[in-house]
Amino acid sequence: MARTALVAGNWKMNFDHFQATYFMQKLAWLLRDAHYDFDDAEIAIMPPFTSIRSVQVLVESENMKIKIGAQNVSEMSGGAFTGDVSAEMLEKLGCSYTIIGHSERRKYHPEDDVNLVDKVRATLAAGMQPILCVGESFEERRQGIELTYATNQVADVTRDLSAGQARRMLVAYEPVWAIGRGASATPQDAQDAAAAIRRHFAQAFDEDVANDVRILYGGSVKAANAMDLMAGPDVDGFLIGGASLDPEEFSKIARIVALAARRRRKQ
Ligand SMILES: O=C[C@H](O)COP(=O)(O)O
Repeated sequence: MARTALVAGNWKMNFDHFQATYFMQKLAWLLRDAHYDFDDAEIAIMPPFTSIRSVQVLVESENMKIKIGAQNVSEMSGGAFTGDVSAEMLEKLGCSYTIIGHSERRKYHPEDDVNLVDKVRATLAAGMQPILCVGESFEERRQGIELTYATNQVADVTRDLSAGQARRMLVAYEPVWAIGRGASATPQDAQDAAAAIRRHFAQAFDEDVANDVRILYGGSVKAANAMDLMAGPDVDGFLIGGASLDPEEFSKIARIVALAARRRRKQ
């Protein structure tokens, strides 16, 4: 069965809950006006923790099929962990996804593979799906080791999962040098990395798992490059930062991904 494309907006540390509500109202209007079909491509919004409830209320009141994700999750299940938010709390708020190991968190917070493995497990145990972010910096790309680097990052976090757990993973290939820069990776770069990651799942688990895992591209995605980046058959959608803060641009990207996914299904 074909994988469902996903257009995920990672707001990072932007928008208070008033702005989040305004954004969601506008997005709902734009999608309705465009007769957006959520069966073509799923849409997910990853707000800061403080806006998740506001987004959820809007999604429910507007009766939209938009999914919600969190930008991080605690590896702990609860208790005396000041500042942490558990997977169970996020699931109760209506979250379907958690972003795990985003390069900005790896850079600014002490997150190592052990934390990431536990975050993946906590997410899966709560019935949500983890979106594991991987991707090389400019240095690894210069050395020509970008594919090994990304697949090793995947292996480090997923090696002890069961096949049943692994098939519920999503991976976002986000080359660090392409994030927030205006210039994305080329469609071929995105496809090569997505194919290498899928091959890794086939070797580490089996073909069925590899066929189920959704692999997103992230790094300066916008409406102008979305169709080209969706050309690779292993690219199942996007994790979008900057362009997800503009409802018009974001809904345009979603419509492009939906169209690309429709075409892909007909092939
Ligand atoms: O999570 C999203 C990525 O960091 C991409 O951000 P960007 O679209 O602003 O380059």
